[in-house]
Amino acid sequence: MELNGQGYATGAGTIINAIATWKGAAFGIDLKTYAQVDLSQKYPGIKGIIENNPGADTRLIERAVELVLEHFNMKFGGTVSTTTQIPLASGLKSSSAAANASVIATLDAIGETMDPLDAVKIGVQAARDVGVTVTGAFDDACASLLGGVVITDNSSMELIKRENVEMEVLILSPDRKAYSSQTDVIRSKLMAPWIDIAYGLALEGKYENAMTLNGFLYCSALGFDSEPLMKGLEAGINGVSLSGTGPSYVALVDHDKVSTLQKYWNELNISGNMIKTKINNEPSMKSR
Ligand SMILES: Nc1ncnc2c1ncn2[C@@H]1O[C@H](COP(=O)(O)OP(=O)(O)OP(=O)(O)O)[C@@H](O)[C@H]1O
Ligand SMILES: O=C(O)C1=C[C@@H](O)[C@@H](O)[C@H](O)C1
Repeated sequence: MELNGQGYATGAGTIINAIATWKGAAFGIDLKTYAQVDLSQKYPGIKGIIENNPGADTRLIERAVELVLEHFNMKFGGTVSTTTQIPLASGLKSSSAAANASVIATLDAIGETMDPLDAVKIGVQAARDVGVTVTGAFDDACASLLGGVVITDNSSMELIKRENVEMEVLILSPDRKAYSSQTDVIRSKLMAPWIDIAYGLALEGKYENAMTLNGFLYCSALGFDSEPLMKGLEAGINGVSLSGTGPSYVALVDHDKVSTLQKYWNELNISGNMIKTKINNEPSMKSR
């Protein structure tokens, strides 16, 4: 028997990086990763392919497919391949998007459905199993699969709050990679008392203030330049942060301020890309 399925999931931006306290908040962005899963009983094992990224580590997407098959007690081998609009290891949650898209595509292939939060938890388990995360990044995974702004407790894998927010997003993505698994957890944890304050702001719905405070704290802890945050404030933006463990910066921007922030960020002459997108409020799904 041969089965195939497709799915997609989006990247995300950070409001609160959960590494300091294991409590986080994030928002889905309108950049997608697509997964194609082809299964057969003829071959053993799952082989991953990341299009246009030869040499990148494929274990995350392979593990995500294996865990879905194990959940339904199905024995198949085959391939999972991803194509993505999200730069890898840039703080824009490419790993959460890849895991979620692979889970959704596998469910599509085997004709099964699952509660969305259970699907998220399989992707988080896959990320833990292959060691690409510190806390499991349940916050990023929820933002990626459910869309909107989410606030989570990553230790209990609890979704505390989810809300649709309509805002544009401007991303400054420097030309370098920063793997979450190699981030400085000890220095991040020193920021816990102040990250708790930022998390409290997020719980009150003050997402922009929360993320800006988060941004200054993690830039200091991880040694990233805080000038993109200062330039954001000078441009009249309230919500601007380092995303995840960097190196990308994300800003929540009203439509009429996008070009002003572009101008301020251009003054920094940072080698990389500026990406204009928006908060994605739609859940990720099969792409057939
Ligand atoms: N499109 C993709 N397809 C398959 N695997 C991916 C994809 N994107 C990321 N990964 C996996 O995730 C790992 C990168 O994880 P990492 O968490 O460091 O990146 P990120 O999600 O972009 O960053 P952050 O967690 O800071 O947002 C890669 O080594 C790879 O194994
Ligand atoms: O690996 C992790 O546990 C995390 C990585 C970053 O993306 C953070 O933004 C996230 O909150 C947690």
